[in-house]
Amino acid sequence: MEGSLTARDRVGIQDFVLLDAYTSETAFMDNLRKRFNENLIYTYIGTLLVSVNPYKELGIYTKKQMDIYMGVNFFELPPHIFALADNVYRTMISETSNHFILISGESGAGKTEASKKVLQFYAVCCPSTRLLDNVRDRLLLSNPVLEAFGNAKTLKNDNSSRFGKYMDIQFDHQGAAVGGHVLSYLLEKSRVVHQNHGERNFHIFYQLVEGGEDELLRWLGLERNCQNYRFLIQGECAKVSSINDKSDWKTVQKALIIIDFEQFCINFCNEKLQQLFIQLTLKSEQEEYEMEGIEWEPVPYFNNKIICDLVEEKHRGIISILDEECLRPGEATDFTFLEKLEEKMCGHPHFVTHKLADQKTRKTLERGEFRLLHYAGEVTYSVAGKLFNVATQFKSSLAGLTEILMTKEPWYVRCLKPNHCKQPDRFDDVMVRHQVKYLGLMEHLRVRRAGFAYRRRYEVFLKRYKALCPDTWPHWKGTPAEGVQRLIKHLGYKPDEYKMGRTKIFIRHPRTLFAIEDAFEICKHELGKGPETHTYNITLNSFLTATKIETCWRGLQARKERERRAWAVKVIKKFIKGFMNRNQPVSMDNSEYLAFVRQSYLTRLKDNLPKSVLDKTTWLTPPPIMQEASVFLRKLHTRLLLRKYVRGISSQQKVQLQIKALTSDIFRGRKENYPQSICQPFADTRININIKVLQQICPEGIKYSVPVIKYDRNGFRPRFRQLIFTQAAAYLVEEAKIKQRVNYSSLKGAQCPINSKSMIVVRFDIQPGKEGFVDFKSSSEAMVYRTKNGHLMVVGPHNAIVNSRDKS
Ligand SMILES: Nc1ncnc2c1ncn2[C@@H]1O[C@H](COP(=O)(O)OP(=O)(O)OP(=O)(O)O)[C@@H](O)[C@H]1O
Repeated sequence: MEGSLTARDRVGIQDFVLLDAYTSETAFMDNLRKRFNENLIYTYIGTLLVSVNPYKELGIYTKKQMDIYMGVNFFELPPHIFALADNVYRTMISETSNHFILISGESGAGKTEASKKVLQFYAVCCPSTRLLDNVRDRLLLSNPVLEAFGNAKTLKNDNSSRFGKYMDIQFDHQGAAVGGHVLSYLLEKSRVVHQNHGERNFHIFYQLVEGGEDELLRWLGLERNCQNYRFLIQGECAKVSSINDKSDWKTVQKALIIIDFEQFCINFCNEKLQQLFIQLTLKSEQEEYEMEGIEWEPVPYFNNKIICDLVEEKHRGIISILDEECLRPGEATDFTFLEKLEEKMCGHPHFVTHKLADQKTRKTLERGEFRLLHYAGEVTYSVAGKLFNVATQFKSSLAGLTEILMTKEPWYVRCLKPNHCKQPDRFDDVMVRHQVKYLGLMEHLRVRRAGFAYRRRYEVFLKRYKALCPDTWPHWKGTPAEGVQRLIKHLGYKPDEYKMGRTKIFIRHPRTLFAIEDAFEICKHELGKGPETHTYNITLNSFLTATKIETCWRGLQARKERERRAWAVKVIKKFIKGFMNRNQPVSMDNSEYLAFVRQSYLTRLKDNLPKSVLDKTTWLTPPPIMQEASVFLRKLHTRLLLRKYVRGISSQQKVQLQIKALTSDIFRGRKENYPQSICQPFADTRININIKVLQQICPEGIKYSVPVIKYDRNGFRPRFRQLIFTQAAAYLVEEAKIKQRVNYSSLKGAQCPINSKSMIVVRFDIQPGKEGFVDFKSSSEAMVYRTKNGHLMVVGPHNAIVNSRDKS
């Protein structure tokens, strides 16, 4: 609203509600014209949007414009169809309620364009899905088909819509479009059998005859000549220079692949919609008053229910009488119908016929006519040919539509056609004034203004005008409501000029508001002028400067926020698209998403790597695109762990490992309980081999310190028996290997007699007084076992034993 206030002196006013002479059609027209001449085609009446067809591109529907209007308060920016679309959408999301946008206006006024702009806005600004694109394409592509079947050449318009369109988009609770449909209603079916002079039947018939393939025509039993069909030539204009039926047939066919108002009825529809419009507008006004605790004052407005009843009331309305007349036995003619109407409607203030009219009116009416006084003006109808034969059907389809609309929150776009010639920069006063009238714009304005023209939250009102009262300025310590009360008392508002609600102040007349606006402007100008200003003025000046800076700062923040949101929407859209295409080959659609997946996997992997080479289970499951990389990384990491491990082991551990490896060669798969021994380290405290013996065998000492195997002095403990045996055997096999480098002469005098060419027997003390023997034998395969005579047989590598024996 502040936007409207500051702009009112520039190009008219942006909201008719603030028009002081709100009952004056001339003032209304002046404002509309003034703005139209400056290419400002949109003006509000509260939340209703009035749009005047510019018949030229204005560059106001770009993506940039969409971004500007996205998420911004309705009244903060100049009026626009995007502002309305955005507000509807945001209200729907926040209140989880159903809404409808009623776009009305005469043929060529810009309804289709407006609906396309709304769809485009949603397509760009709502969370996008493939489904939404599908919904939008279907809704947009349905146009050629709808036009072929529902549009016809009339005297007014070569491409006039002879039906109403109801487009529905369904959103899920997060605001994403999930479906939609198009309903047509009030199709002018009578046109199929009758066309006035200069008019045609529906386009589709001519398209089919002119453009249909030979085979199709043959199959349908048709000839390629419209002149052969009476229903196509009644208006004597089957060929129209501005229409290319042949190529239109192609367009319709293509669109079909993709997608798999009688004047009486039109006026009746307008009448019903007007009724709905007034009811809903009044309802929302009343609700706001109730919410604010303000007493509801009856709003004087013209209720067109009387006209709706006149047409549709059961048993008594025009449509019922028509039905009865058609069904009754005996001869029913156009004139018997008129007589019935005269009999039943006699005295009705909105119905008149030649017979019922006063002398003056009678002159303007033929005998076969009746006149209805619609809310938008008088219309005369002819009963000839009973043009009302589909009225009942119209009535029920309208009732269905009204029912749908009554369950939703209304928003209105009223489209105006500025001239008949479809020319830019031409504003035909008479024509626009007529539309303003029959679209009920003055009526709507009256309803909006019947109560209070302006309402504002206390905080906002006080913040703007507090400088006008010394008590509230520069800071008001009390509640905003008290501050506003003090302020308006200081300004001298009369009690009937305003009402204090729970959260808002309601101001009855715009002039009251404009007075305070003007005072504010003067105050700024006068008091902030020169260095000689007194303290109050200086402080005011700094206050105004601060306000200006704050406004700029807020604007900047709002712009940043908008940009941030737009960016977020883009990123989220891309992310969702990427997610949906994550298993596809890399493409524009998923490359960023896949990069994100890669990065996120690597980051998580970094923090969850296995810490030990023995840990074979810890490894994050990779996403499909990282499978190969994961295998490679795992190998690399295992190698690193191994290297670290190897570098870290002591020489003792190394010996253990070597022996373990050797043990494995010997026992793996041969001894049942070998696996259990693997993780048990060889302990040199368990076995106590008499080192002396071994030293005798191995004078080099240190080399032979390998078998530092000691039997426990207490003998083998049963549970370690196997282990110890394994361990001892492994050492001894190692010993057998070492022997290849031993000069066997050094064994002379040792207690290790050699009793066979192929075997060496070593005797050693298990413990004092108890001896043991190990037999060494050569073979290609290493093994250790206990022989029948209780010796430990160590079968060593071939060379070791042979060499030893040879050397001996
Ligand atoms: N906002 C706009 N900006 C520029 N041109 C417009 C705009 N709105 C309408 N027009 C022009 O006016 C023409 C008629 O508009 P449109 O088809 O939307 O009218 P309509 O009200 O849907 O008519 P009908 O009831 O016959 O379907 C458009 O083809 C376009 O050239």
